[in-house]
Amino acid sequence: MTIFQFPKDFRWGTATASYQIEGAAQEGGRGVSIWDTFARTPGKVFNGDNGDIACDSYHRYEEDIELMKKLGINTYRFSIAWPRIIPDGDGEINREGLDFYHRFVDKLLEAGIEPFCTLYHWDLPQTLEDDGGWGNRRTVDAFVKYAEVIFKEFSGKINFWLTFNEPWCIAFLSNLLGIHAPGNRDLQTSINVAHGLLVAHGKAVQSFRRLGITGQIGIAPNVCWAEPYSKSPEDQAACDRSIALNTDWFLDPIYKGSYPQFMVDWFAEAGATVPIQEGDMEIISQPIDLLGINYYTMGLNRFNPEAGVLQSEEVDMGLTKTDIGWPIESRGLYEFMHYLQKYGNVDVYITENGACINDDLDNGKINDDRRISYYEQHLAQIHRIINDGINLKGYMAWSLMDNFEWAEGYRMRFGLIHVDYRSLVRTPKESFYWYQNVIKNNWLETRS
Ligand SMILES: CCOCCOc1ccc(-c2cn(C[C@@H]3NC[C@@H](O)[C@H]3O)nn2)cc1
Repeated sequence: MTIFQFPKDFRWGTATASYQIEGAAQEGGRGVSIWDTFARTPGKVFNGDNGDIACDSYHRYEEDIELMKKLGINTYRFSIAWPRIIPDGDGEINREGLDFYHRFVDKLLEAGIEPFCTLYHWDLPQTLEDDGGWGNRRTVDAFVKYAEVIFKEFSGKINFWLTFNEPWCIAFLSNLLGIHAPGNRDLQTSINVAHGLLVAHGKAVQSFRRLGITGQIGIAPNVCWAEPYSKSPEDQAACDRSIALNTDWFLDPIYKGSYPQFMVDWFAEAGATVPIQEGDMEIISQPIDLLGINYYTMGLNRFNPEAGVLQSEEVDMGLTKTDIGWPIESRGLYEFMHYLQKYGNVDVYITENGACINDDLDNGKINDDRRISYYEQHLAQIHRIINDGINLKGYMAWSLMDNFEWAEGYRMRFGLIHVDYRSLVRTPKESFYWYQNVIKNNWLETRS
C-alpha cells in the first residue's frame, strides 16, 4: 500500500454536460439543438436513444447537488445549453433559461461547490447549423453574443470558464468521421468548423477581458496520446499526426498564433485548406488562463495508407479495456502532460477522466471494482505529474452520474452514481465511496 498526498489547494470535482443529463428538452423555452435532430435520425444513436429525459437533472438538480455534497467535491464542471439561453441561436434571449442556471449555480454556491462552466458542450442551436454551422461566421458571432450574455449574467458567481469542450470532437469526430452531430463526413467542412470554433474562442476571450469578467477562462481539448508501433519513421509520423490533430491543431493557434505547418501541408495534399481571414490568428491567440484536459486512453499507432485522412491506425496492444472498448493505460496521461509542456507550464485541470464500466445493480449495490482500479491508476499518475512540477491544479471525474453517452446512447455508463433510466433513481456506486474517501483524505491509498 502506498499513500499519495495531494496539494492542500488541489481541486476535486466531477463533470457532466447539459445535453447528457438535463432532459426537459421541450421545457423552459429551450430551442432545438443539433443533438435533438441527430438523435432522431435513424441509425445515428444506439437504440434510438435521445436526451429528451436523460437524467432529468433539469428538475432534479437539487438532489444531484445533495449527492455532490455527500461525495465531498469542491468543484463541479457543467455546461450551459445555448438553446436554453438563445433558442434560435442569435435572436431573443430566453429569461427562463437564464433563471434556471441562476437557481442551479446559486444552489451549488450554497453547497460550497465551485461552479466550473463550459459554454459549449456540443449542443449547437439547430437554426445555426441549418445556416452552415461553425463554418459560417454568423455562428461565430452568435457564439460571442451568447457568451457575452452568460458572462454578464454570471460574472462574480462563476469564476472558472471553458469556451469549448473537446474541439477535436466538434470538428473531426462530428464533421469528418460523422459519428457525432451533425454527422458530416467531409475534410474541408471539418477544417472550416475547427477554424470557426477557434475564432469564436478567441473572440469570446476578448469579450471576457473587455467586459472585465472575474475569474479565469480557457478551453478543454481531449487528448489522444499515441506511441509508434515500430521505430520506423512512417509509424512515428503516423503517431505525430494523430496526436497533433487533437492537440497541436488547436493549441498551436492559441499559444503560437499559427497552425502546425506539417499538418497544414498534410491536409493541402488532401486538397483542404484553412479558411484564415485577415486578423483571425491574432484573435485566436488571445492569452488564456487555464487548460482543461480530457484523458481516457492512449493508442499504439502505425502508418497505414488506407487508414483515413491521417493514414494512421491504432493497433490492439492487448491491454485490458473498459466496456466501451478503450484500452486502460494511465501512462499516456503522464506522457501527454509532459508533451503539453511545450506550450509552457500552464495551469491545467483534468476536466474529464473516467471509465465506462457497465456494472449494474446487484442487491442494491454496484460493485464497480474495475472503475476503482481505473481511477486508482490514473490518480497515481496525477500525483507523479504534480511531483514533476507540472501545474496540475485539479481533477474532475467523468462522470458524476451515468448519462447519455452520445452515439452510444444510455448503454455506456461512466458514472460514479448509477442512474435507473426508468425510475431516475440515483444509486452511488462503490467507486463513489472510494472517491469520497480520496477527497476526504486528500490522499490516494493504493491497494497494492
Ligand atoms: C471507429 C472510429 O472511432 C473514432 C473515435 O470515436 C470516438 C467516439 C467517442 C469519443 C469520446 C467520447 N468521450 C466521452 C465524452 N467526452 C465528453 C463528454 O461528453 C463524454 O461523454 N470522449 N471521447 C472519442 C472518439
